[in-house]
Amino acid sequence: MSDVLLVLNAGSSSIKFALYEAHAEPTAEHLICEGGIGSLGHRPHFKVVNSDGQTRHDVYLAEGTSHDDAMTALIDWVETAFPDQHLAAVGHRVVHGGSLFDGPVHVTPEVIAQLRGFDRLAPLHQPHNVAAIEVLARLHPNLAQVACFDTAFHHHLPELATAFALPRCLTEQGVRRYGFHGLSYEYIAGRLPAVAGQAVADGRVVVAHLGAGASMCAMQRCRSVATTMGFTALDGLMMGSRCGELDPGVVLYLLEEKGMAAREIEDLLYRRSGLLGVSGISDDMRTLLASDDPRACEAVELFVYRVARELGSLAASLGGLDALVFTGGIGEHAAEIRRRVCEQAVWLGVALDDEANTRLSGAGRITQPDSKVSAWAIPTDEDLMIARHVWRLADGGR
Ligand SMILES: Nc1ncnc2c1ncn2[C@@H]1O[C@H](COP(=O)(O)OP(=O)(O)O)[C@@H](O)[C@H]1O
Ligand SMILES: CC(=O)OP(=O)(O)O
Ligand SMILES: [Mg+2]
Repeated sequence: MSDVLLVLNAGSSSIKFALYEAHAEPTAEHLICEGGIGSLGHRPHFKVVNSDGQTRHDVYLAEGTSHDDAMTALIDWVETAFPDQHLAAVGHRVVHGGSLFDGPVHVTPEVIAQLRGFDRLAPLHQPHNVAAIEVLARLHPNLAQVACFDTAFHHHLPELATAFALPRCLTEQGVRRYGFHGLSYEYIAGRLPAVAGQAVADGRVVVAHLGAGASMCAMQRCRSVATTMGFTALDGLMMGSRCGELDPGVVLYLLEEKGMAAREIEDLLYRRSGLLGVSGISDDMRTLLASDDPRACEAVELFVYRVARELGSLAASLGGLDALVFTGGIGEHAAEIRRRVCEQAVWLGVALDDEANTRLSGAGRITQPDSKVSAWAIPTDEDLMIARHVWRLADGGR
């Protein structure tokens, strides 16, 4: 019987997963299948595809299926579909680890209690990440669980890059910048030498993770030195439905002058702003790029403007720029967004190769050979990063 590892990324309306062989440190070739249960709360759709893209399982679960029952269905499916394999461990994506965790940890009741303390700091993610851990602990108490954090890659940020200009006592209580999407940045840092060469990996690089959530990270020798997300995953870039950077005076105005409650403001800033709020059409970049509605065009323009401005800020934090990397659903697939960001970065020395950018699929360079600053697109793989962490933690413990 051989071991397999399950990677879980549990959200409010979906549980995404990937299953890896675990006889060696996982690589992309060790992926067995991936998928998830989507539309939880409506008519849950359980779909699994093999690593070659072939559909392996495609069923609808009963309307009203709870998160607990969905998790049971997922684990039961893994055990039934792979009777000769032993589920050795589960690795979870956990968005917020505060300053408590600088790397992955085995889940214990104490860790669960600590993670619950961050629920309000990542309301779209944390409660669902932790609920999945709790359900598995209840249903399969002997199954090893590992928590892997979005914040860990930024754990050693220079203190200056984490500080808000607030009274010291608040900083000491942990009100500071943490940064997120760290599993994605860590994966990209690991790919940089192979894709862009060792000289780039050793240099000053800004990585733009542009997905449903979006952030950017300035790296020096593949370590995070500055990032756009902050105390929560609300700061920085404009996102699908999140506002990104905002004058805190707006929040006070909404509280005092508009009489909004804290939870209403939370809903506004996390779920009704960003591309969705500005366009009034969709939180999905594909939909907006395909639309000729002026509100869709304005939303896209603001998205690009915010990325370009943060790029300048992060380049300043690095004292210059050697390379720019795009990743995440938008960064990997939207050549138009990459083109527009690069056009606004000409002043930094980015000379786009329009044809290479349009043609690119997968990982590669999108700037001209003599561009002072090179730009790249590299598909991210947070699941693989988690599988590796779980394997390393287990292997180290052997
Ligand atoms: N071909 C494409 N062109 C433009 N945008 C795309 C394309 N494919 C995916 N996207 C965008 O990527 C975003 C989702 O990114 P993704 O990284 O998959 O999100 P998540 O954070 O949920 O993992 C959506 O806005 C989607 O429209
Ligand atoms: C931290 C975060 O914003 O994650 P996602 O992009 O998956 O929403
Ligand atoms: Mg993502």
